[in-house]
Amino acid sequence: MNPEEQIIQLRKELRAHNYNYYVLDNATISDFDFDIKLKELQALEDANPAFYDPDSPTQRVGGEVTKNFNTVKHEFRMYSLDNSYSIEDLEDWETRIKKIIDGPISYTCELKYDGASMSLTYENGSLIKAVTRGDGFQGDDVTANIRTIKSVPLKLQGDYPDRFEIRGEIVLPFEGFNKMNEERLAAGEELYRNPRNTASGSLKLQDSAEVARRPLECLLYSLVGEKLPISTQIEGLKKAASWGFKVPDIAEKVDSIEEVFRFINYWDVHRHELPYETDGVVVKVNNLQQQEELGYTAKAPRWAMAYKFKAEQVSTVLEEITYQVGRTGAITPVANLTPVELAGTTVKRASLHNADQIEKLDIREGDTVYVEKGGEIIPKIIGVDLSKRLETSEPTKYIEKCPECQTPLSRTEGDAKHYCPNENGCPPQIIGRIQHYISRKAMDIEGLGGETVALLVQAGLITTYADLYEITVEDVLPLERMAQKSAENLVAGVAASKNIPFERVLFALGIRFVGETVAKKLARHFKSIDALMNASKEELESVDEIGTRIAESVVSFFTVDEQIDLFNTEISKGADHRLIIERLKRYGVQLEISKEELAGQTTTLTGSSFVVSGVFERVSRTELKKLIESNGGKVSSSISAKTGYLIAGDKMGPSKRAKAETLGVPIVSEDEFLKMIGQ
Ligand SMILES: NC(=O)c1ccc[n+]([C@@H]2O[C@H](COP(=O)([O-])OP(=O)(O)OC[C@H]3O[C@@H](n4cnc5c(N)ncnc54)[C@H](O)[C@@H]3O)[C@@H](O)[C@H]2O)c1
Ligand SMILES: [Zn+2]
Repeated sequence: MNPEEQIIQLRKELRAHNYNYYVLDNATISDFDFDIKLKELQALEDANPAFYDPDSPTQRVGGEVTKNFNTVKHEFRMYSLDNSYSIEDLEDWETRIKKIIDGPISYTCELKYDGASMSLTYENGSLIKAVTRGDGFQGDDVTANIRTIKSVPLKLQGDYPDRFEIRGEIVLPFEGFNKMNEERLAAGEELYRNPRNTASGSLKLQDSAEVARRPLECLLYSLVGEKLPISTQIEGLKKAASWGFKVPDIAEKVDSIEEVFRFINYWDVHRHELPYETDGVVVKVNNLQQQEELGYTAKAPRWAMAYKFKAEQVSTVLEEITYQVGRTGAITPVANLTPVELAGTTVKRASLHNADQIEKLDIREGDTVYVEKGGEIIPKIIGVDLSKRLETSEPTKYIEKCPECQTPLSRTEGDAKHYCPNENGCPPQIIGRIQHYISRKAMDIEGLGGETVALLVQAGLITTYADLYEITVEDVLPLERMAQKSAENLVAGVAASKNIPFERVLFALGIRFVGETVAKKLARHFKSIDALMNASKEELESVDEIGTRIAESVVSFFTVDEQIDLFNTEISKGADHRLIIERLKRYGVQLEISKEELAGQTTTLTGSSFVVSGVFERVSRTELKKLIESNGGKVSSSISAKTGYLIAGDKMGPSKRAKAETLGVPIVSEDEFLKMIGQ
């Protein structure tokens, strides 16, 4: 290929990657490889200036504007950052800027938060606009979505300028990300890949109520505007914090590039202790005057440089692809790898997600593959080392039959996954459903574990969770490793589950898309299983925050015939869930909200939000939170200007108190709170 062809080819390739990454939120190569290709293109373009093109990926910020939101032009352009991967790159950068700037240079070192860039505009202390970076010149107006993020102040405090923009990153902390995935796992849905994708995808949701449910955060890092009352970057960060923005206090001002290296080395190790994902360090010239002198290249400031931490990545052999059947019948292909050390753990398996993913990367058994562990919990395969592909290699043929019960698999349009439709005859589905039923967050049955459930099913003692209530000590004694005492515990544990409140029973039933939170909502609204079973799709949809997908799933769960149609097959007759419910009722399982709970439900606290902190005497923290919710209040985890009250217990952190005081949030004691709700 001649240079021109090479340039054209690389541009095409990089455009496709940009599209996958920014628009589809589904990258197919690692950031590292992407950056190498980009640098390669840059070098070719530099050497062949005749082929300059203002639309080249080297000249443009990669994001795009979508059609789903209003397009807004940025008053001040939103740039990207230049990347560096080594100390030498940073030294080169210093040399370059020292040629332009006379006199000493100080830097700020900040972490590079891995999320979605955002520009917020404030006028007279109020948030008026939130726009994504888009292509840097214009972005999507996502104000309604951003307003739901608790760490975005809607009203500022202190000596803020009349009008300014502030830029930051919308991130999804690991804790929230993992929780979302637990719920998806419980609801039998495909897991989110990593916090960055999920954060950026969340901003593009049409329903801001759904965005509100996601535990997003906004971390701010720079002020933009005319005549701002600051002269350095670090001052800007401090000011922004004082106006009420969430600015991580990790940023440091340093006076030499050596100190920058110290900062980098420290955080390369300690970043794993942070609550959110970071992918590097951003070094900025601290003095704004000097920044102005340095100016910008086609897509990034000259006064800043990102140092990217090495993504932890290794190559190993994919020995075999196996297929797992989940409790909803969803098939997950799994890569079984030659064990390899990665980011401090031994990796033996990686998820391959679905058939499309295997096809896209052309992953085959026997291939040498690259495995990466980023923010996600499950390591992923990011590519194949084609130079090591065996001559005997053949493309992967995705299975057509369930590996557990040989039923032909089905796949509904628009769903990436294959399913085994044999709901009532496929062992892992039967076992999985019962394991979900007894799990800690569902019926929390003590004395009964997942393995025992499998044994009980295999022994033919149970086929549905309702059968649990009929097993006796004598039934289970013959099982492997089952002593008298454990048999008694098992039966007692099952009996005790009859006291588990309705909302958790509803979650335990395993209705697709009905996770913990949704179950709670439905239980509160319908108050009994009978009301829920008889609700129409429209009635369900009218419930706050219940969408079509959930409504349809609930209706079909309780409709016997439709289940047959759902998978277009004769094999599944669909368990008669109504029959199972009748049995559960007979055994005494809670299928409506208890009288006490109904009685305790008031609207006294409707419209107020509470933060609970410290240790309490009369009631536990969990009980306190329950009391708040059953009286119509909301519980939130961090204090903002919107917080109604801070309930302070013993040993509350001084920073929480200080924050409440500066924001003017009333602080109440446990007793005072209990008085509020008349106890
Ligand atoms: N794998 C792929 O297919 C693919 C495709 C396109 C892009 N990418 C990756 O994305 C990168 C380009 O993405 P980008 O343009 O969003 O740039 P970037 O992620 O490399 O860095 C720029 C962004 O960093 C963010 N940022 C975080 N913390 C910051 C701080 N403290 N100060 C200033 N900014 C901060 C800002 O949002 C800024 O826009 C590439 O280098 C590549 O690694 C990968
Ligand atoms: Zn099956």
